[in-house]
Amino acid sequence: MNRSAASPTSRVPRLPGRALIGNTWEFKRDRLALFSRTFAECGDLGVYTIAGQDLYLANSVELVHEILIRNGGLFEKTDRFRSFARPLLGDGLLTATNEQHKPNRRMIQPRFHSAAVKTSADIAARVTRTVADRWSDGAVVDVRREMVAVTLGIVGQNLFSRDVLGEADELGNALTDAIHGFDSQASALIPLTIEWPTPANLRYRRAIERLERTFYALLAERRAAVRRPDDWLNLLMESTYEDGTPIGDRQIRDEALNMFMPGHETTATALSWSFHLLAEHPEVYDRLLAEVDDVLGGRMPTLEDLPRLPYALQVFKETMRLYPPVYMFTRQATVDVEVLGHVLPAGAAVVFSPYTLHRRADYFPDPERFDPERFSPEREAGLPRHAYLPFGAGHRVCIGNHHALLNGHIALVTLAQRVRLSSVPGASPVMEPMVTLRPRGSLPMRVERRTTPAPDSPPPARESPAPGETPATCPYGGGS
Ligand code: HEM
Repeated sequence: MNRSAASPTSRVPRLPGRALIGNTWEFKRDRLALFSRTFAECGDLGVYTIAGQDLYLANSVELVHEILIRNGGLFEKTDRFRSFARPLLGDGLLTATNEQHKPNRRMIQPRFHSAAVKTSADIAARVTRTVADRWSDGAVVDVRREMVAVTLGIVGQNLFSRDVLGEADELGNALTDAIHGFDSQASALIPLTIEWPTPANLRYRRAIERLERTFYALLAERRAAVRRPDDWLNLLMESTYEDGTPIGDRQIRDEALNMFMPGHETTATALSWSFHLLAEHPEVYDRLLAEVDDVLGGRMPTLEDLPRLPYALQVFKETMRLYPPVYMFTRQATVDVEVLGHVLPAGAAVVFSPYTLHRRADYFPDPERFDPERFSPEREAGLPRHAYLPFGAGHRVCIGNHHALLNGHIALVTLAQRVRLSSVPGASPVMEPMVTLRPRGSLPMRVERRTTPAPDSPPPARESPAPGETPATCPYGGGS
């Protein structure tokens, strides 16, 4: 326990619930409303109960600091999260215990952050253009599905240098099946672990087996290749621990899937909501289009253009404030921990909800209003530290945060340059908080093609920087 025996502690306020089931039904019906009610009725730290388990909702910048940063080592990912995620994600960064996590993050992070950012920007622009060029003027497209195609295409190229969307791509097909299994496990209120022989579990197990066969075959192919592509898989294959031990095949598999899984669904969700919000706020949309036309004309965006497209990034960030793709994440106390005058008992599950935190009026005045000006450089600098939490915080902060901003920024401007999307009457999207905060079902939007941009030269072949040449740096900062 990290407190002195004499320190005063007070009881954590409890949200009223129903006899026996507590707040289970409310969570199932509308978990976002449950979080908001917990904050409204209990304050910064409140307890609700799901299926007999107490969950502590921590909803202040002070609690983010205390739990995720100052006492981060005393909290692990929850048993529940690890039990449904480990069959697919193994002991990769997302699922690892703190002890496993430390050497692995140290090994991967420095190489990952300096990974060819320029090439990533070119990939993002090229993949987005390919998807948008399939849309004809006047057509209605499912923006949610199309954004998944964009981000799957981007992560497939960054990680494996492959078109995982190609119908014949065995790896892409195996990944897609495994993702479905993962989604249904993650969304179950009371999950049955993968050992239970339910039809869904059997399908999930078969999908994982197929994925592993395909993945290890790809790894063997890579090892045998004379010249390997300079992608994230290669970066993982060349990783070594601080004592010089090379990374093992199983760890490569785990870390690659840990980049693939969160690497596309989240960004696709943020992009989908961005276009919904833009369509609902024509004045913001007009300003974005003016910026894009002014800076790019008909040219494809490059990494160097991004600092001159600040408003687009503000739109993307403000979208993730209102619709944070990871709307909740959890931790479990390993010992009794005192935080700000309360004791979180060993085993307690703590919930952080960026959705609820981002709606605190004292951090973001008039919080329901979509206002990209909140992220102008001056106003962003004035935000309380950790009030904006789309990527988490502390030693388990998202390792892909800069890539996510880069991909989102590039995809947004590439699409804005080519099309204007408008809402379809009667098709108002509803939030569906599953693994991510996605729009329920489809997100139909009408396409109006804009100018025909000048033909672009083909993107450069993937290559490492020449000896002595510094790789282009990420415009969103140097480290997490
Ligand atoms: C808009 C896009 C994204 C959002 C909102 C997002 C959000 C998050 C959040 C909130 C966490 C922390 C979870 C926790 O503390 O329990 C996380 C972790 C992680 N994310 Fe992302 N993510 C995004 C994109 C990406 C991308 C593109 C990658 C690809 C590399 C990625 C890879 C990871 C990994 C590996 C972790 C675990 C990090 C660790 O524990 O060391 N994410 N992400």
